[in-house]
Amino acid sequence: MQRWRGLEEIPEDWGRSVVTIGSYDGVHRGHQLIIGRAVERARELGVPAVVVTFDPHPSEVVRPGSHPPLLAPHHRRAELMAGLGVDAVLVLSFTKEFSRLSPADFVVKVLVDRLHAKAVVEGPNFRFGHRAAGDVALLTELGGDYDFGVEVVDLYVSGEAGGGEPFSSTLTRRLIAEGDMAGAAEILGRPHRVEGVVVRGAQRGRELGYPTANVETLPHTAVPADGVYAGWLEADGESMPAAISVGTNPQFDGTERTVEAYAIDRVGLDLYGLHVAVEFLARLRGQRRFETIEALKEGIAEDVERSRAMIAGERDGADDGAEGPVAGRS
Ligand SMILES: Cc1cc2nc3c(=O)[nH]c(=O)nc-3n(C[C@H](O)[C@H](O)[C@H](O)COP(=O)(O)O)c2cc1C
Ligand SMILES: Nc1ncnc2c1ncn2[C@@H]1O[C@H](COP(=O)(O)OP(=O)(O)O)[C@@H](O)[C@H]1O
Repeated sequence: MQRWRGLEEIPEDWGRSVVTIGSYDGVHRGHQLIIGRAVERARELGVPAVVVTFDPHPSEVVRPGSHPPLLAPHHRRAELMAGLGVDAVLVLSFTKEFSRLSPADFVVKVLVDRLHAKAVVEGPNFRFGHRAAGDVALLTELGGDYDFGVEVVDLYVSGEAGGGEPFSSTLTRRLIAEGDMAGAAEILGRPHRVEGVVVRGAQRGRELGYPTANVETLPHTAVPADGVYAGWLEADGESMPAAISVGTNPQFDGTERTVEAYAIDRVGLDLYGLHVAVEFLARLRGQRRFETIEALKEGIAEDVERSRAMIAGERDGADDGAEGPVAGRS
C-alpha cells in the first residue's frame, strides 16, 4: 500500500481511482463497511482504492483545543486500511487555509486534479468543504460535472454497545473514557490499543515484584479511565497476557498519569526504548490507595490472577465476568 503525506506526493502518472474521504479514526466496524465497499468498487472498475484522511483532526482547526482523543494513530489506521485491501492512503494537512476551500474547490483540487476519481464512496453523513457546507447531494451533483460516480453506503451498524446507538468514533471514545472496553471492542471489532515507547519510571515496580513497562503515549491518545485492566502487552511481535494500570499511582502520591503493563509471569524482559502496544480486554477495578505497600502487593497479586483467568477465558471464548463501566475518570 502507498502512503502519501500531501497532494504533492501523489505520483504524477497516477491514473483513475475510487476514493473515500473521512477521519476514519479507529477504523471501526462502520468505517470498515464503507472502506470495504470502496475497495470492492475499485476492484469492479479495475482501478486502485484510495482513502483520503486528515491530520490534525479537522475539529482542531475549526475549534482550536478541541482535538478529540484518538482511537488510533495514523500509522495504525494505515495498517488497518491495508488489511482491508486499500491501495493508497493520502493524509492531508488540515490547515486553516485548507479548511477555507469551498466544497467545489475541494472536489477539484483533491478528487479531480490529483486522484482522477472515477467513483467516490461515502457514508450518508459525509460533509466537506468550508463550514462543512458540502454533503452527499452536492458531491453527487459535482460528480455529474466532473465525471465521477457517488455511492452512499447507507448501512449504520449498531449493537449492544452504547445501548443500540449507531457505531461511531465519538461513542467509542466515550466508552473508553468510561472504561467499558468490551463496548469499545464491539465497535472497533478488536480490543482498543494504546501504543508508544517504553520509558523509565520510578523503578519501583521491580521492588514490588511486578515490573511494569511504562508506555509514553502519543499526543491525543484515547487513554481508558483510570483503573486496573486485564489485557495484553505487545512487544517485538509477541502478545503477552498482562495486568495493566492506568492512573497517577495514588499509593505513591503520584501526579502524572501513566499507562503501565506487567507482563504476567515474564522475568528478565528488557523493554526500555522499544515501541510497544497495550491492548485492553476489561476493567477490573479503580486505582486506589491501600493501607500499606504489603496490601497493594496483595491487591496486585489478585489483579494478576483475575487477569490471567480472564485472558484464558477470552481464548476459550468464555464469559469474562468483568466489572461494568464506571462513570468519569475518578
Ligand atoms: C495490576 C496493577 C495494579 C495496580 N494498582 C495500583 C493501585 O491501586 N494504586 C496505585 O497507586 N498503584 C497501582 N499500581 C501501580 C504501581 O503503584 C506501579 O506500577 C508501581 O508504583 C511501579 O511504578 P514504576 O513502573 O514507575 O516503577 C498497580 C500496578 C499494577 C501492575
Ligand atoms: N514481566 C515484565 N513486565 C513488564 N516489564 C518488565 C517485565 N520484566 C522486566 N521488565 C522490564 O522492567 C521494566 C519495569 O521495571 P520497573 O521497576 O517498573 O521500572 P520503571 O519504573 O522504569 O518502569 C520494564 O520497562 C521492562 O524493561
